[in-house]
Amino acid sequence: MISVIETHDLCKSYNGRIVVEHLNLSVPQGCVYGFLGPNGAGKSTSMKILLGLVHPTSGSVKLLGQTMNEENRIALLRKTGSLIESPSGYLHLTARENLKIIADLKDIDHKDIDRVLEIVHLTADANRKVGQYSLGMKQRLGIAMALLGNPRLLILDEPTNGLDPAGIQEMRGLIASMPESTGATVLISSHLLGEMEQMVTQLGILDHGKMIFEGSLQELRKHSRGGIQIRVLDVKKGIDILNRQGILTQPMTHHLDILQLPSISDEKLAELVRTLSENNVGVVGLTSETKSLEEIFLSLTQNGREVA
Ligand SMILES: Nc1ncnc2c1ncn2[C@@H]1O[C@H](COP(=O)(O)OP(=O)(O)OP(=O)(O)O)[C@@H](O)[C@H]1O
Repeated sequence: MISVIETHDLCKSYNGRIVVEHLNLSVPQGCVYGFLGPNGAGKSTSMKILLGLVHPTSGSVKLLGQTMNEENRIALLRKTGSLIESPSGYLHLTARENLKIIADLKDIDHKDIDRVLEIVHLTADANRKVGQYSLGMKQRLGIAMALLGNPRLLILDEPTNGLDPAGIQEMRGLIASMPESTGATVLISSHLLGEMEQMVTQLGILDHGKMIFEGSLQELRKHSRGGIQIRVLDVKKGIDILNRQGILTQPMTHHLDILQLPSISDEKLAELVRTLSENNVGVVGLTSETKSLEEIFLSLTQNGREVA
């Protein structure tokens, strides 16, 4: 797996207060990586460090395979597009005029403007003044600016901030298709897991400056298993056998034939069901509670524990 962004033990303190703590971020090439965390977790600060806008207190950043230093910083950032904080753009100019300014600043051929307008669905409105744009259109213009020059990496800080549900939906589709439509790897931050779920494949969850989970959405879902309920024909024998396996269980209050088990792995569950069947307990039903991703996220960030 090639990483497009790697940080090593990145730390940042402001006036002695740690806001990013030993951050080891690894963003695989070709993915949409969701950088999640509650307000104030340190997402923007980390992204600004990646873009050379803020100096880390310690640690290093590797972008596109190269450790960033004063010599290669500008060259690396030329291959990176970003949208940090609210969308920029001169309100009295059209989207096309704004894009021309950015293209000139970045020394990019004006031919690229039509391509990026097309990607963000602003071709029809390209000659309207940005002051007349909705927030969603301004956000899309911000992304078009970031896309100029076909960067290999896009860093987007809360691009869905302030958008209405339709705007969020549109932004999701746009970002999810980015690796395929532009070849870019995307790092996108948000404080809402629900918003990210449909557009990211990899996730990093930051809390109080620390990474508490990094992995795929599937890996995060592994933490979604809640308790398990097994309906059996012989309850007493079932309890005995489970206790002998080290599993404490008891019948549910209103369903005396259903045993309530704590959360266990799929492998352990399969083994228990086999043992119960071999001992003629008669397993006739099995249900497992699942926590929503939002619940997992909340329980992780409230406990602040590391699960990766
Ligand atoms: N220039 C600064 N000087 C002092 N403290 C700062 C500075 N920039 C950020 N901080 C503090 O660092 C912490 C992390 O802020 P940051 O903006 O990185 O969090 P965030 O995860 O992006 O939050 P949000 O989702 O609210 O944008 C906050 O407590 C913030 O007040």
